[in-house]
Amino acid sequence: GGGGAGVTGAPAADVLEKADGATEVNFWHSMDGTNGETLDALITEFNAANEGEIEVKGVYQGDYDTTITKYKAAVQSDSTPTMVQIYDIGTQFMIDSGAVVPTQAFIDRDEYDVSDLQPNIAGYYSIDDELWSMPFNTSMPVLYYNKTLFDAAGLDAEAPPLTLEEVGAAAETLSKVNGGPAEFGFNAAIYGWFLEQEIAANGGLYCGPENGRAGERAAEYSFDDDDAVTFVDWWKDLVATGVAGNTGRATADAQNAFKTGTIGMTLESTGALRGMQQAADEQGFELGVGFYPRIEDNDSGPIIGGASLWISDEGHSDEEMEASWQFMQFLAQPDTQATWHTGTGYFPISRGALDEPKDVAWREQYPQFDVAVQQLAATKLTPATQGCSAGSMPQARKAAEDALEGALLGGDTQTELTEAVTELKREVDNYNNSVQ
Ligand SMILES: O=P(O)(O)OC[C@H](O)CO
Repeated sequence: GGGGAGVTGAPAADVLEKADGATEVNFWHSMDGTNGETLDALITEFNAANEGEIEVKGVYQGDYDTTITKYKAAVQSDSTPTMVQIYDIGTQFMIDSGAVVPTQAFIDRDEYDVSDLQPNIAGYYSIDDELWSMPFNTSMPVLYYNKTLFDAAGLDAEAPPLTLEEVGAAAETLSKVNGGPAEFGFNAAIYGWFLEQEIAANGGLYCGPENGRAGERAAEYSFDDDDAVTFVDWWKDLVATGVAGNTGRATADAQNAFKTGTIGMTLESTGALRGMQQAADEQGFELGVGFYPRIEDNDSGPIIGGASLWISDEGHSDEEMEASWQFMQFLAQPDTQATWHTGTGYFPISRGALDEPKDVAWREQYPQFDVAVQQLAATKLTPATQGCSAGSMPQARKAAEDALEGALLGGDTQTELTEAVTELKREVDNYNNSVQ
């Protein structure tokens, strides 16, 4: 498997050839809803342009957690798909899996020009100056707010709140329990990503040493610091006073609640923007997007999120890997990224995409599609804003979610978070021992 190997030498016996001679690329992904439709259209466009040569078969596998779980099983049973979309926090696991070929191998061989790739985004997926996977759907979390409700509550709809305190105050004014126009002033999914992001946005580390970014593997988690407690307590108070709703863990449920037009504010990925925009247009409310709120104004910022594309080499022919690389290049092109950005809300990974006429016109009509781009530009690249790189991050996110949920349902915040961190220590040690 991978490990910096060249791109040739895979067994030719496994070539998946269709009757017409086209090489088939089995591509697992986690895009559904509006984003799934946009991806399907791109796959169709690519297949039409490569008829008889390459046929990409996109297969939705469930959410990111489900896809990485299925991929782990596929590695065990030697049945990986040629290409797979894996979320940000699966990066270290994928490198360690030994089942993938680094994108850098193709880049070096073809002298592929990477200057169009947004450097912060490429930086997230580069380890020791090697780009392991091709960024595709890149995001940051933002604050979504209902401008129509802001107006009805007498709040300034053009000045979204920036700090937790300001979000809390606006939520109180908006909420029905205080005589406001919204069912709930605030509601967000119990999603560990939001805690990871809040810690980074205040300049803190999620794991140590140095978020696993200084050449040493992460050895412990630290998401029980003061900022984490402040954030969870803030959220907990809003729920306890009936100002915030609690739709549980599923991000789809929190999105759907906001889409009905009855929630003042929510936290979500910019990758949910197109779907949010469509819902707002249908429901007849005006959608606002602001920066992800932080405890105090500072020059840190959220972490790049989303997912990237990986090519498996175990059990795949050169033709299949080559076809995957072709498809990756198509997805990274400025015009494709403009379609992707405007069709979803994810950042374009291509710098040139923002100059494509289609993208320029779209942002003029919907300036909300520019907010995450500005937020990324305003974020200083530090170990904090690079986020925690650790093979056990998927488990850590789940543990953080358990703690967050426990606290929102009445548990003591510090106790919940510290217990999660303590229990994860074993998980971290096991992982690190297994890859030594
Ligand atoms: O919802 P996405 O695609 O922006 O991804 C959010 C997180 O980064 C996934 O780990």
